[in-house]
Amino acid sequence: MQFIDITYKVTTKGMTSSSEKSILNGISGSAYPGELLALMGPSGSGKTTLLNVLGGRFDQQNIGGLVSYNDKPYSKHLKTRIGFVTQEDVLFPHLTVIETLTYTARLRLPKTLTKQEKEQRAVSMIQELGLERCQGTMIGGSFVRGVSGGERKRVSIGIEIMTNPSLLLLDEPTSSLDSTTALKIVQMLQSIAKAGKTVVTTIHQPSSRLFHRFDKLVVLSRGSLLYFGKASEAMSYFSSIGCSPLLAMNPAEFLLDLANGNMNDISIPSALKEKMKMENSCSEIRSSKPTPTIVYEYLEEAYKTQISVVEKKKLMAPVPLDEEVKLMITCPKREWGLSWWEQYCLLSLRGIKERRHDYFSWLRVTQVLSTAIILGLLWWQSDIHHPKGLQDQVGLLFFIAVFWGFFPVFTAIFTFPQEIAMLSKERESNMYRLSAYFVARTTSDLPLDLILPVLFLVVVYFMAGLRLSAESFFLSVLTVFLCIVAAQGLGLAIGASLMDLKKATTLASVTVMTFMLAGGYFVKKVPNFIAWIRFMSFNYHTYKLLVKVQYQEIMENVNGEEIGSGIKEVSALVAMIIGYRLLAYLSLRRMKLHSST
Ligand SMILES: Nc1ncnc2c1ncn2[C@@H]1O[C@H](COP(=O)(O)OP(=O)(O)OP(=O)(O)O)[C@@H](O)[C@H]1O
Repeated sequence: MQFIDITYKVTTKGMTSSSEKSILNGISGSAYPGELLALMGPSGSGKTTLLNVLGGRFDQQNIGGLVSYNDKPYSKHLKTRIGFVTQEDVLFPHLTVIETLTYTARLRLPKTLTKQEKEQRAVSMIQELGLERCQGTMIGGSFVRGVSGGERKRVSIGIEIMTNPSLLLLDEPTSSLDSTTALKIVQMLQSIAKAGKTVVTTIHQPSSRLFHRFDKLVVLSRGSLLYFGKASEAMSYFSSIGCSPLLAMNPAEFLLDLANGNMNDISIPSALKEKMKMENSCSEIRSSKPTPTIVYEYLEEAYKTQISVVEKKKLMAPVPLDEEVKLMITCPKREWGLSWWEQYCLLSLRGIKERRHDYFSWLRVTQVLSTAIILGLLWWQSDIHHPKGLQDQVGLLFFIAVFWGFFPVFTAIFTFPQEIAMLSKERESNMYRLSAYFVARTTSDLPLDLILPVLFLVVVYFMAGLRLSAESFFLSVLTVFLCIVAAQGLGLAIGASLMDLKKATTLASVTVMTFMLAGGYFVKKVPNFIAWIRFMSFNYHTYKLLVKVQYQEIMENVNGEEIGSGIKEVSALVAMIIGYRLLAYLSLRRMKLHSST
């Protein structure tokens, strides 16, 4: 991989105007198979930005210069040959280490391998990563205790190297790890590079033991290049331009001091002294040290005149690649590791395993049961032959339509925004079809969604003395089930199209309230110009169906009224079930990848 004169600009929007901000200013360098390149620099110097540019993860229109992989520009097909480990580990907290790697192996490895061979690869990956002792432990997260930070990072690396990528990019893999664990991670990266891969990692503050393991180095400061070359030659380069440590120092610390413009314990070159003199003569405050700005300017200039021209010439020259390397970097056409159905089954199973703890939540069961009992007691054996009995019962039916239209919307809203980081990462590496994920994610919770309303209706139906016939009971359950699935659809669509929980819950509460008001109970005579809103309300259709199921016979026999079979309402609910889900799916398709990574 070579990168020449890379620039990256973003447009920042202020209160009144927008301005362009330059994040990278002409960065050049290279990393070849067998090499471990470290991107170093103080916080905010542009390391992560450069890494993302190199991984093809930013919009090409904001990037200037050229990044080439085996002399070719970035293309979508390259995705499968590049592994990207983000700074935050994006893993399912409730899956164990072995489960995480096995699912990845089964989804990512090619179809030509059998299930056993893929599982075997996951087991050997555990050995390679030295994770034998914690393979049965959950990954863990903010609310669950799990494996250690170093082990989690190794799992993230394992996921990326599973498919044997030619280029591995890592963002701060050692941040927040102790020095021994950090060393282990870097040793691992070194051995991956030695096996013929190209490895690029950003690193914040390496110890000297880590520093000596890097083959090449990019030192950045405020988006500009201060050094690119062999790590072992960095110190001699800086002393050749007059900057040497005045006492024994970790080379990484020395480089970071320079990149921060801090010249304490570092010799000041004569050119800088001249600049200082000029600055001191113009200012009233006399300083014995150069200001960071003149240090940056000096170092940028020195790099441009001393190395940049020679390095760029080298980069422009074609790279001789041996046959083995060429073979490794040819990009195979995208091919799924499993068929659609297998992906669906595996993703459903993984989803159920990940959510096994929430799946049968006693809190949810208690909430539904207690509401059912309270309703049952309030409407205890209601009698429709009593003057107010019928009105009371209709009120109960309306409440049921509202209750089962309310909760599913708010639980479904979380589905996609919560998994966006994972979805983005896995889709980026072509792990599965979006449709398989979507169907798996939206159907794996259905069994529970059916159990709860049945439980609810058993209690309410018989306590409140609703119409005693098996047919009416099952039709009521079916109606509530249709209502739940339609309401979930709305929640999924809102969540997927906004991908922001605050906005989504606000929109959902307004929508749900409107649907409830238009549900046919509070207001009967709605003006024509707004009457259409009723037909969009699942509460309205559910309520009408529940009323029909209870009183159809009475109304037809006693009043001679023709009230229809309910086909219209069922069709409206089915149309919502399909329509909202389609909207959610299309919103996910349109979603920009790595928006949250
Ligand atoms: N989309 C953006 N809009 C505005 N500024 C941005 C954007 N992306 C990055 N920056 C700015 O660019 C600079 C470089 O950011 P970057 O994340 O690459 O730094 P870094 O060297 O990786 O820092 P750290 O070590 O703290 O992660 C920072 O000042 C950051 O605020």
